[in-house]
Amino acid sequence: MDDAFTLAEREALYKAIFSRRDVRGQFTPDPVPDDVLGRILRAAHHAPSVGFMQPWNFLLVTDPAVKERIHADFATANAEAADRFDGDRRVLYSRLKLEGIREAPVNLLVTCDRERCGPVVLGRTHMPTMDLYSCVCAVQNLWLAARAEGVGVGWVSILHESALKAILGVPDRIVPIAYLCLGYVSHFETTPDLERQGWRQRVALEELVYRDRWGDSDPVFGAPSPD
Ligand SMILES: Cc1cc2c(cc1C)N(C[C@H](O)[C@H](O)[C@H](O)COP(=O)(O)O)c1[nH]c(=O)[nH]c(=O)c1N2
Repeated sequence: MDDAFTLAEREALYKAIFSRRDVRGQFTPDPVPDDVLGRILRAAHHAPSVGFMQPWNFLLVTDPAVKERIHADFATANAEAADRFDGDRRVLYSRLKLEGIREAPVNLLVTCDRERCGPVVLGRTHMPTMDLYSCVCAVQNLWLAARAEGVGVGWVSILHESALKAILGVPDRIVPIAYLCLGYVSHFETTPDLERQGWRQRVALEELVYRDRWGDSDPVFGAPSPD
């Protein structure tokens, strides 16, 4: 096979996957050059999409005044979110840094135009949410390409969708998918922030893999851990 990955290429791909992090706190102010941003957006644009719909748009946000307004909505939403947790969880939640909106030199809203290809779309006839999931694939491509470029990405979803749309002038029919903070970083952590801060651990893969019937553990990947 001529187009097989070399070992080094395979390792590079897995390195991007396993060392990608959600970045909130270690952005540097260094600008992200347009050519770098262009490569990252191009990677996003080459994501798979239902019926090749390519339902995404990419709205770059760099004006500090606009970021400030988004951050103000985050602060309101985050206070509401904290109220949903009780006791120790609430205390821990309130200590977490969950966004880097103002520090990240570039913010980016990835959106979904649900009407881009008219009412009937190949592959979406029976599962209408597939256009939304396609946009999430674009986000993941972007996230991995950014990691390879040394650019950190943080996803902020503690926002009111209506405020986001009003601040950024997003038309009614367009759905916000991901509000992302991008920038160079001082370092990438080796484990998720939420894991290090004691919020939640990574689940063992064998608990998640079934074969043939929901809940039936897989003889290979679902074998119980030796301990
Ligand atoms: C759809 C969605 C939405 C959010 C996130 C992710 C995704 C996929 N994550 C990041 C999330 O906390 C993080 O991915 C996990 O904790 C795992 O960490 P790593 O991404 O592996 O570093 C996230 N993080 C954060 O600090 N504030 C947020 O609002 C969100 N929202």
